[in-house]
Amino acid sequence: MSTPSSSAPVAGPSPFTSPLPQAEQLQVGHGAHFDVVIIGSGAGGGTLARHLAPTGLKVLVLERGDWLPQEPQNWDAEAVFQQNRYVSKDPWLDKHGKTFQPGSHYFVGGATKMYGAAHFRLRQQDFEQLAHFDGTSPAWPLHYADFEPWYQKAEEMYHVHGQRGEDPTEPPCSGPYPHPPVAHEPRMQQLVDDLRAAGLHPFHAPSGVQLDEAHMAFSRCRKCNCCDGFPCLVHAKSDAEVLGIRPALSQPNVSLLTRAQVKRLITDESGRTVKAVELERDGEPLTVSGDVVVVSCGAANSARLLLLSANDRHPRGLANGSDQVGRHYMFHNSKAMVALAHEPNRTIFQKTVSINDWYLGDADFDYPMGNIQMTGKTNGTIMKGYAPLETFMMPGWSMDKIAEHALDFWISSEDLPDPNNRVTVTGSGQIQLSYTPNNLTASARLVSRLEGLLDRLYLRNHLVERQFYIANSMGIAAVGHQAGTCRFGSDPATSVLDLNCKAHEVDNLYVVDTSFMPTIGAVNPSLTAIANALRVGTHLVERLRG
Ligand SMILES: Cc1cc2nc3c(=O)[nH]c(=O)nc-3n(C[C@H](O)[C@H](O)[C@H](O)COP(=O)(O)OP(=O)(O)OC[C@H]3O[C@@H](n4cnc5c(N)ncnc54)[C@H](O)[C@@H]3O)c2cc1C
Repeated sequence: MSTPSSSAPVAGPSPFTSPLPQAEQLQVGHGAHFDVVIIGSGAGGGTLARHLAPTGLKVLVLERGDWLPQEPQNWDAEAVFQQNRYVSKDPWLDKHGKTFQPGSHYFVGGATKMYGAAHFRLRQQDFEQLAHFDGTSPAWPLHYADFEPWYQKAEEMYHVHGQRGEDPTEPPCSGPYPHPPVAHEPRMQQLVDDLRAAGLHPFHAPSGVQLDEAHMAFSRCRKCNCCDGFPCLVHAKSDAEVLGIRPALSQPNVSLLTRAQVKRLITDESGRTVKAVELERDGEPLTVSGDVVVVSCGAANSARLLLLSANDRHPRGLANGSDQVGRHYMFHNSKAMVALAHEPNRTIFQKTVSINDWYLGDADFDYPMGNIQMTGKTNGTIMKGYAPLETFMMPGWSMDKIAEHALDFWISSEDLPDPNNRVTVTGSGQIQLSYTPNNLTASARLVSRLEGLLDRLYLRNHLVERQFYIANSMGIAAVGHQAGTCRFGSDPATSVLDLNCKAHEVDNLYVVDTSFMPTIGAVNPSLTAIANALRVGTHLVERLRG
């Protein structure tokens, strides 16, 4: 009688595994060939995998990280924000050659495992040339109307909750949000009322959560305070693992290899076709190939992979004859700001309010300023994690007290694409990020607009003894919104990708993540990456299925 051995293939379904016991399914052999090889399983790659899954195309997803464990620490602020339990060790260098650890998350689902799931469309104007106070945001090669149908599908796939018609900068939409807006808790409703009384147009922030407030007893999302910046322990956040990779793997034609870091793409002699994908799985080398190869490693890592894949035909890096790969890195001018009120803020799910009244400017400053939205509710532990040096001397209870009275704002302005803000790689393959902030006037003006409101927001109906603001600019280690290193365009001299996100110089190589964005606007980038993945995915099906 044979007995199970440790080298046996993955066990069959058990009554205790949640759907997809076969998700760990794969035995990919050396030299295996697929219709499409997708490298990276985040917003771009995970969405693309799901889009291709029903077509029957043979798809392999390669992900350098593992499944993010569902464990109590998912919702432990100390583990997440102070011990950085889910930050993946991969130090980068800054422009001075100084090492820093970016907030990277290498897991199935990529950065979306940690994201706040705020799902904004770029504004219509973001696709056109926009004059900023400190420079120009160039036009995209396509218009908002080209992306609109894909945004609508992206909102459906990621279960976005929202309310059309409230945001004065809202672009035209072909349908309603698929789900009703997440209801404001009382303090947020009061904030909305106060903002309206001040003449503004606050709106329900669009949010990707699997929430049914009409039937809370059966809702997967519990509206807890561990959404923004935490992995979701109960898989109720609309991330690319839960809504991209897992559904994709329910199709037998889709395979996933975790702990599989792609090291290099090899072309044929002409340099026009990627003929092999070289990777390491648990330190062991493996080579696979695909009719089409899609790089979806996130903006910095996609640039890294192309640069590391230099060869005789592509001496500056794959698809980099134009020297554009890695350039125009953007990540937003973002500030987390905390305003303290006299009365405690009892909100649990705080991320329901956003303001775009200054997105494109106002009568006193006729230039774009950006977006304001609420973040997840902070507590003392989180605040210490965000600013460990500044809060080193402060006891935990004092930070808890501050946080109890805090309203937490996220202020985003556009950083402009600058060719000198770029990703390069060192001889050992390490990322070097050279970044100099720009367009800071817009950010300062937006902060001043919020500051100018605070009296009306907090003092009107009650006595306030004091107000504090703890503001800190996001340093370059805050890479969450990274974008723009392989911009798409119609001119091969100024772009890496064509309008289908295929490399101009390689016939079967695509880049599908936030890299393709020529500008970043001032709203969170993932819905745009998701919409684009659906757009490019449809092109790929046409290409491969005829
Ligand atoms: C804390 C936090 C909060 C955020 N909040 C929001 C928000 O509320 N709204 C929003 O729109 N955006 C938010 N973002 C940003 C959002 O998560 C990203 O814009 C989005 O995930 C980018 O998608 P991507 O496909 O470009 O990259 P990713 O999602 O990062 O996916 C890239 C994947 O490629 C893998 N990979 C990298 N290199 C290799 C390699 N060589 N071989 C194999 N695999 C590789 C990585 O492990 C990763 O899984 C947030 C990000 C963070 C970190």
